Amino acid sequence: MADKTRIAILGASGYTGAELVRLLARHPHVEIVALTADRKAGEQMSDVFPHLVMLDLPTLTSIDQVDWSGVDVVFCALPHATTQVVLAGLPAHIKIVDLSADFRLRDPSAYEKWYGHPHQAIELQKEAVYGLPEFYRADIAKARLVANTGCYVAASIIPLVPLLKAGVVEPDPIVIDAASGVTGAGRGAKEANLFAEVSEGFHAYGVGGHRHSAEIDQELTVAAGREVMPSFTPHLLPQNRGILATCYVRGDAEAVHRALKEAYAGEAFVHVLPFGRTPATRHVRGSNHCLIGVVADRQPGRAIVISAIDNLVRGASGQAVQNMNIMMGWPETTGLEQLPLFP
Ligand SMILES: NC(=O)C1=CN([C@@H]2O[C@H](COP(=O)(O)OP(=O)(O)OC[C@H]3O[C@@H](n4cnc5c(N)ncnc54)[C@H](OP(=O)(O)O)[C@@H]3O)[C@@H](O)[C@H]2O)C=CC1
Ligand SMILES: CC(=O)N[C@@H](CCC(=O)OP(=O)(O)O)C(=O)O
Repeated sequence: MADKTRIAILGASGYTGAELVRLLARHPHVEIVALTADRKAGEQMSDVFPHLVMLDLPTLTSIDQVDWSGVDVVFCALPHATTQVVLAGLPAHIKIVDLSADFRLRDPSAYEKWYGHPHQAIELQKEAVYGLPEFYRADIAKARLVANTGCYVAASIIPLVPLLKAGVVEPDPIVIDAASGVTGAGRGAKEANLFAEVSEGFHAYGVGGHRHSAEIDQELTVAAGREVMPSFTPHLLPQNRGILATCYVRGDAEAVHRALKEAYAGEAFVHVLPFGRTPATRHVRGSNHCLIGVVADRQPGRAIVISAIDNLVRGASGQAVQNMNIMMGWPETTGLEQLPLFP
């Protein structure tokens, strides 16, 4: 291997790709050797993303122009479905952190049900490790392919998994109301994401059947040791970044708070606020941190647990760098030291 670990970012002209570049450009152990795009192949990164003009970066190319012999780690920030076909064709020496949903569901029939077509890389799926660092560190350290947790899913399961594991909340009912900034939908032009469709308003979408439900069910079921199927409703926020997940659970609120404090004691990126305090997306913007608040509901035996993350960092690219650090045996916080940007 070269002195520095050589990185290729597939889908570098997208939002999570650009965020990977922003983070990795200051990572001491890596150098970016390849950046790919589809429509924007052939363009300079500084033309596509002027906020990165101060960096000396490779030109965007198509994926088939990458020289894989000079690459050690791939970050894949491509749309789902395309991802599985591309990753199945990579040489075996390359470690992969995938940001898409393609390798997150362990059961291929669940993938087919939620994504509407059979999985194209089932053999590769079998070796994928689910990429929520605080829960699966030991497995991630040995993995060749890590399937980064989805953004809504990270915001939901970081607070809920320790509670189900500790048995301090009932597995049913659990209600998750989550709201995401518009960058969660990617940079590609879509009518639903036009300024006039998003600004000065707030709406739920994917009600009763968003595809992240499958991933949330999968991880909460593992944690509880029995089937868990919460109500999950995503909403679109008229802002760029951030996810706030408000989770309603049955359990003693102080016991919930204690269990979360205990679970995340010593974690660099998950912070449980003093009892009764609540987080906001503006308190995590641009950082890999997750803030969690616990409040007692008016009726005894019910608690409200709220988490805040930046969808592009903790929900995608920052978490991906955290996963790479674990895979490479580097301190988990390397390259992720930036504090939230406030206000
Ligand atoms: N945005 C978010 O908050 C999160 C996103 N994710 C996941 O991460 C992945 C990337 O998301 P995001 O950055 O938002 O997406 P974007 O739409 O912003 O970017 C997609 C990238 O993939 C490239 N691309 C699109 N189609 C193809 C193709 N057929 N062949 C090769 N390259 C292609 C695009 O190139 P070009 O622009 O040149 O056409 C672009 O670089 C997705 O799977 C997404 O679901 C996960 C968690 C959070
Ligand atoms: C605001 C918005 O549209 N968010 C996206 C989810 C974010 C995402 O990219 O999720 P995957 O990684 O699983 O693809 C959505 O609801 O589909």
